Amino acid sequence: MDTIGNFNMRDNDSQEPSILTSSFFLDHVGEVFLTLKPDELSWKLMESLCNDEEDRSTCLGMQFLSKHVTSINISDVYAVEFIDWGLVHETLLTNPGILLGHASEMYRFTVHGVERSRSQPSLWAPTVFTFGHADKQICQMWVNMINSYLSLETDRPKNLLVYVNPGSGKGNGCRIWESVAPIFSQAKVKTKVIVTERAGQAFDAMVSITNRELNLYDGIVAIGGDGFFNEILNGILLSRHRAPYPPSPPDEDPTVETESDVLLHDPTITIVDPMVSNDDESPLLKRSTLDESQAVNLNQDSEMSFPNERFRFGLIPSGSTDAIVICTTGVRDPMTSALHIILGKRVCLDIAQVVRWEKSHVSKNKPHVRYAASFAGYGFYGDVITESEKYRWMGPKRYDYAGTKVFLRHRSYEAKVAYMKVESEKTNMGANVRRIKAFWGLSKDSERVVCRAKCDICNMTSVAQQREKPDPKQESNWVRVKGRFLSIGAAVISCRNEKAPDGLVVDAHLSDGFLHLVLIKDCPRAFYLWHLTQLARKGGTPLNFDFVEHHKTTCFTFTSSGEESVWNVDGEILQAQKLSAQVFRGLISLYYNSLPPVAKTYATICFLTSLGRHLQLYSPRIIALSYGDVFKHFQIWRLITNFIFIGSFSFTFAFRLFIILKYGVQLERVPFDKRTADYVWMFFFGAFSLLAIAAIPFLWSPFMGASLVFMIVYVWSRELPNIRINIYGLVELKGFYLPWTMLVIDLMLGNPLMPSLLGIGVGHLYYFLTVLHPLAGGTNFCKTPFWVHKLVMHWGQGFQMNSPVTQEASTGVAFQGRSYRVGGTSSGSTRYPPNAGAFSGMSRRIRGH
Ligand SMILES: Nc1ncnc2c1ncn2[C@@H]1O[C@H](COP(=O)(O)OP(=O)(O)OP(=O)(O)O)[C@@H](O)[C@H]1O
Repeated sequence: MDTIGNFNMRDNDSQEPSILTSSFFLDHVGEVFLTLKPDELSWKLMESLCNDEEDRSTCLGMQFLSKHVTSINISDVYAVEFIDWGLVHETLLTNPGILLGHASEMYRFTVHGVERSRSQPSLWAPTVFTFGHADKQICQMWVNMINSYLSLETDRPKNLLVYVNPGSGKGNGCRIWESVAPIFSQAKVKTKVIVTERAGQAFDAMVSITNRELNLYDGIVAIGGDGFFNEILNGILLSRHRAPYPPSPPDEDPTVETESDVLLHDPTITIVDPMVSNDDESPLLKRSTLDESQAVNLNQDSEMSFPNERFRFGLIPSGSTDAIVICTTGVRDPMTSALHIILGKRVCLDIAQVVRWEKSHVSKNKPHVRYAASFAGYGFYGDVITESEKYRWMGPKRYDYAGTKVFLRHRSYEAKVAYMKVESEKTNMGANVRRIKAFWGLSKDSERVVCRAKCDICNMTSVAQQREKPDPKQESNWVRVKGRFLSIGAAVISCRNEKAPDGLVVDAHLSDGFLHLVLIKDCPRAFYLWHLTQLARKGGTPLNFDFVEHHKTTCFTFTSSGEESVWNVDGEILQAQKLSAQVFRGLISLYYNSLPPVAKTYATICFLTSLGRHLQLYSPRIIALSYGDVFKHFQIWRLITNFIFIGSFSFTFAFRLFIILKYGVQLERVPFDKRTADYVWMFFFGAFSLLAIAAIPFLWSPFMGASLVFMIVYVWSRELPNIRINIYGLVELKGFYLPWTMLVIDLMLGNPLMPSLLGIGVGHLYYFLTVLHPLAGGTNFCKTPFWVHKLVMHWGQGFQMNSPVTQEASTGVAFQGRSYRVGGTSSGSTRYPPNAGAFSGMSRRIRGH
């Protein structure tokens, strides 16, 4: 075999940058020309399969790999391994007329990746390619190279805690885990697996596990149904999520007579935005809200709070309904979910906090908190779950049987519901949102757009919602409904499942920040049946009835009067005569393969530019910033290329690349989450400003990439000032001081300070114009232009919607430094953290007295 094994920066055919090319034998295919780029592994068959020059993928009626380029993205590869000497088979029909191919022995390596089904792209399966070569070292070099690119996929889990419910669904939790476990080992993901022996075991374990122990894992995976996931979710959140109780109408505030008021009135309590803080300084969720057994973890080491950027949840379906999995991956398939977890980045999920208020000897209303990731329903939904528990032995069929029984009973319940009025997306959206929506072709019938990761509707809704935060203190913001209801449901997600293919509420999106309240008033049985049949039909209109009310809201309260049903919270029973609920937008992250594209692309381009320089493929002089050449010789590219060279291969280069991969990625994930256009604009703004500065002769520098990188550090330090960082294992400090610490290190190492100072200056200008000035009541002069949105849309990566800084935006803590005081004197500057609904509820109670 002719080994090329050379390094090229250009592939002759594609004219795109490539890194490594060589010829190999691909098992069951034949001799291929393999090319490795940082983001892709591709190969081309060396010989024609049927002596046919055209692009054909079939021959004699049999399906073959096309002789044209076939490829797999590195982001879809989860393992590569050297497998030593062995057989590599040629394909049948390599030579026409020879029906049986033969096998040759050689050294081999395998690439394990993900293959998407052509007919159903959300269905994923593992795939493996075996490449053979006579030279062992060449195989090993390829393995090392692919591994080094895989190591750039920094967010893949390395260590997971796995809980298996052996009894979920048809009782095959263990078998399902056994079927997916090998791919975790192949991907070198360590797993600690616990098979539960009783209901509630996972909940107890989550409550009692210390944060230190939990922090050893990148996430927790449940093998089970929605109910089991709910158990784990509650175990984690009940002891770690700090938030006040849901707001309620002024005359029905159940919290006013609770012990918690003592705490909430204490003006010395400092609240820290849980989004950005690792500190446990905000014990808003009182110990009293937990059982004694649940509270054990509260005062332990407390670096874990929610929302949490790092820690993720995974769910591999083996339950009876599996609505959460269907709504997130799009398919109820354990292997697909496992592959999402292994390759995984994240998708944010809204979580509802449901509080039951019960009378106790200590106070009139004692709260009991539960969290729900998919649904909370009363009446029909509660009765079905109660009834179905009696027939658990039937497996998933129990829901059909119990559903029929409950339907025939046709019970309705007297209740009062009050929900916070939130203007509908359609009527309330601003001109900009409307324009973008029209631009996307979503102006008509947007409700029927099925939610998936990077969902535009979620973002648009959230923008609309951010602009309209009704004050829960004002009576006029509450709508009250009283009467007899067959059911009351609050959907956090659409709850699609096999029985309701479009879900209970088709336009409930994964992270839209809404509870979708569905009130079904008492009606004749035949009408209710009609509603249920619409639910069961794809494209049905179950909400299109006079007796059905659908309201998007952020919180609601419920009081039953008379005969009572129970609440069904993610498939678990909760008895409540009085209940209030609110939603927390994007409170948890689920493993989902969506990459933060901007920082990764910038890091890759910088790496390739320096590699090209290292291989002496070009001279740095032709990419440097020189206004003379730009204007006299129209060498426009210099305006861009000077930003992509961040140094020759050296410690300084590695450090700058590390900054982009760590702080750039984190910035994109947290404050710029779902704001890809804003993030791209930040880079453009920095580049334009630095180009303007470079026009001043003594501030000119041939390469301004270092300043752009420092700008990332500065903006990161303002957006995430509370994150603790460790400098070379010597000093631990808060993120706010990072740029200044780096400046001191530069000074000590004798590096020039000018690039860093320019980066700080431009970073501050950006932060001032986009955050500080608008927050002080000024106009945002630096809004992301529409052409950047268009650019991001054409790029097809990331989230294409802007969410401008508002009083409630997630950058609040950054504005104030690090924290703010409830009831403190500096009310003028008090801003609310992202889950502002919750915190506004909090301040309402404080001022209410
Ligand atoms: N070892 C066990 N034995 C019995 N019950 C268990 C065990 N482990 C967990 N459970 C309980 O089983 C209940 C249901 O589990 P799960 O949600 O996995 O299945 P399901 O109800 O069939 O599916 P779905 O919730 O999707 O309808 C949960 O409430 C959980 O607490």
